[in-house]
Amino acid sequence: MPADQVLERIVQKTLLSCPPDTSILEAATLMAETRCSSIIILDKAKPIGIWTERDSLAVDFSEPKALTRPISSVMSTPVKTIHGSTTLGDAGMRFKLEGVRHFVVIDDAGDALGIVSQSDVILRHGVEHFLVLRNVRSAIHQAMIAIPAETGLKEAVAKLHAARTDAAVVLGDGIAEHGIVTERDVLRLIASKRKVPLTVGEIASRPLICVRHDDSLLGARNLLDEKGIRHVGVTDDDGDLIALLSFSDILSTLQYEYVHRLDEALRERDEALIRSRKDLNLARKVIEASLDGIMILDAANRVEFVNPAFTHMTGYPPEEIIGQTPSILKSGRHDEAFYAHMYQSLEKQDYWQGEIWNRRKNGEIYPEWLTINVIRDESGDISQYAAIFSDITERKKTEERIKNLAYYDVLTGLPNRRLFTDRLQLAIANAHRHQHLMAIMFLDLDLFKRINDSLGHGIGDQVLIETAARLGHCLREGDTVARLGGDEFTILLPEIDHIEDAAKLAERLIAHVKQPFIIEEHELYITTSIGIGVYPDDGDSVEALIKNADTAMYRAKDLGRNSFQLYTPAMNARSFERLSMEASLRHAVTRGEFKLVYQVKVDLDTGRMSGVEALVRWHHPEMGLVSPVDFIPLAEDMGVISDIGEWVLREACKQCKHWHDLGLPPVRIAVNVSALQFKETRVPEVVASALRETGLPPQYLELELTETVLMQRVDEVVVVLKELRAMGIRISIDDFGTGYSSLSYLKRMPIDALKVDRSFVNDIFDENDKVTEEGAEIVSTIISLAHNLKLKAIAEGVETAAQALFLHSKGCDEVQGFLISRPVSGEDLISLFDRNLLPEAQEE
Ligand SMILES: Nc1nc2c(ncn2[C@@H]2O[C@H](COP(=O)(O)O[C@H]3[C@@H](O)[C@H](n4cnc5c(=O)[nH]c(N)nc54)O[C@@H]3COP(=O)(O)O)[C@@H](O)[C@H]2O)c(=O)[nH]1
Repeated sequence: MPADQVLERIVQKTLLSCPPDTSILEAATLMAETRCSSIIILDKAKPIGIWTERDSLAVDFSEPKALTRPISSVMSTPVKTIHGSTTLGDAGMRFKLEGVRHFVVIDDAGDALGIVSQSDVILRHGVEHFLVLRNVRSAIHQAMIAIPAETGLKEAVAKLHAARTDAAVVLGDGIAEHGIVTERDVLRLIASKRKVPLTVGEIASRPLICVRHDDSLLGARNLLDEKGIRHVGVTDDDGDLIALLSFSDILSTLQYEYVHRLDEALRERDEALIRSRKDLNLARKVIEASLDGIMILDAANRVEFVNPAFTHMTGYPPEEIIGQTPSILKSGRHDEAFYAHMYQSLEKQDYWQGEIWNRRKNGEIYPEWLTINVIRDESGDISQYAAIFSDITERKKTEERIKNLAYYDVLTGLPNRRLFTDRLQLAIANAHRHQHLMAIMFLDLDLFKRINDSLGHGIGDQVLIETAARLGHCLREGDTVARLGGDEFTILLPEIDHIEDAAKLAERLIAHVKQPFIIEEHELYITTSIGIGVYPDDGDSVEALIKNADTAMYRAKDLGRNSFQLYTPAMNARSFERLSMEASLRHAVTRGEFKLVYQVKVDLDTGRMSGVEALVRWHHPEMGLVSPVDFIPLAEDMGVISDIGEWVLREACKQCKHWHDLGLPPVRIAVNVSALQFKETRVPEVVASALRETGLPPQYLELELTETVLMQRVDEVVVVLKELRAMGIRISIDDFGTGYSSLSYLKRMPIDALKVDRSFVNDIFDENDKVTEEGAEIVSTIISLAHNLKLKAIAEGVETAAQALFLHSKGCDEVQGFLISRPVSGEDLISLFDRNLLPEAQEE
């Protein structure tokens, strides 16, 4: 029978009871008639005492009035009670802990339901397997009381009482003559009201039923059951009576085992209790220390418990939230459907997890990651909800930052390529659906590299930031400006009515970018080239539109920069041209497709040739003559500029040496060196080898460098230039004024001349041949600057006599330009030696 069975199921419902004023005789009679070993004394249905067969031994038979005394005077009190819902397991423990053999079983009202004895409980614990393993001898713990049959009854009962035993052997002449007297016999005697016999032999039961000492206890118990008796004699191997075995002895043996097991169970229970207390303690500490907010709700959705983290996050202390519903935390950000879905999930899966916006006590709305678990009782009904949440404000911010990094350009804050293409994709779909035009623009800052190289990336970055802002100011809401990288920007116009709208915007953008940039102490003039692609004519996919706008932008650059171009299919042919040009350029040196032309420089004081500049030309077998403006940047991009530069240097030295060898007046030859070439190679070594190979004395070689060369790795450049100067090579700075070199750098550089860029020379006069204030000022300043630095000033791109005159008046030392001569072959140049080349002089 399981230990969780309750007492109500096994209780002896026929509770033998009597009121307190019942006489001992009446009580004994009741017990004898009903074969009950005890009687409960009830007062108004409440048990107040108990009287048992054992108590009957204390009755003084010699006292005539003994049996008429009220039972309440001899009963044992108080009566131990136990509730009917107590399990057999728990009842067993109570017997052990309280040291009694009977409990009155009561109901909720305290009324007696019946009585339960320890043996009732023990015997229901499945004892057969135990009894079969024990023999009768093992259950005997008490010496046998043997009383001769002729012993007086009063004396015999006193013996039983004194020995605290419930039975004794009444000795006969032989074993077959032995009998037994028990406390039940005494009770019956009291109940029979007959005259008290003189000797014990008169009430003894005979014969004494016996078992052998080595029989099993199970056999003995079955015999007791079968005969309806409570005692048997025990004989030894010789058949001699050696002891009395009572049902109580068997019970005691069982009890010993049972109690032993009970002790174990109690110990285990105590250990489990300690463990669970520890676990509880630990759980409490974990909950208290948890950084996650914890809120327990009852089945009616009222807050029962919150931990400190909850208070920390929401601002509500326990006393303000307990008893409330969690709706106090609602942010108002979620609609009814959201909560309906949450409750549905809790109902179906006992669980909900997700992101939710809640409101703190101070009104602030914040995001949480919330997990709710439903807790159900044994019958499956919802008893509580456990909500655990963490504040994910920081996580959201990080996600936002990551999103920004993924979709926005860090420097300018503009959308990046990814976001731009996403938006373009959408815009194309939209334009397709609604059948309207849309356009994209590809913008590239002109000569931006120069700013980076000469003024550094810090200034370059600020230019980009300012450019981004200017572009943004020109756009309408809904348009997107993005930075693809470097100095490349794109603009998306998701809906336009006419292509001209895009063209007008391009003009506005160009005008805005053209405004001077004031960055730190620098006043910078920057222009932009723009290519425009329109959907659907110029492409119906992201790739096609970007590619074609890019092509149009390159066309704008080719055509002089600072302008825009609408894409035309012919431009793609040009891109193709560029690709095939790249392929040819790789082989141009080895195939001998380059040649040099020479342009003279003239001394303004004497009118005579002061030097010659070598200029490279590429004779492409199919394309014809290709300008260096087209292929030098390409060669730089392709990484072949150093090869071309070396060839030019050798060829120029060879030509110059040739003129010398012809006996012409010795002339100095100037060779252009690209900034990239200067970076990639050890120029002094290349120069030394060219001079060595050709035999040209170093003083007849001049290198023309751009300002960009001066601005990169200044200290290294100074060393290299000094090396070249030490070799006797002359150094001049080409296109001076277009870069951003500073005076302090110039002073450190070992250079000989500044070449005024032809754009400044061109700006000296306006279209009406009037001197422009600004143009004249710039040229005069550069000439003065050169002279202040003890350098020669050379003006390039001189096309008119007026320009030459002006330059002479400002002290310019030399001029170069179509006025004197276009670049010519080495052979044709011979005619220009040793004569005055200035036009006025010619006229004279
Ligand atoms: N790294 C190298 N760069 C080179 C080399 N050869 C030339 N170049 C550079 O290419 C640019 C274009 O040169 P080019 O087409 O040869 O033009 C030169 C002249 O023809 C032109 N010029 C000369 N006088 C006038 C004039 O009166 N008007 C006018 N519109 N143009 C004129 O100027 C160019 C020479 O310029 P510069 O070198 O700045 O003195 C050019 O930047 C060349 O430097 C090479 O071998 N390597």
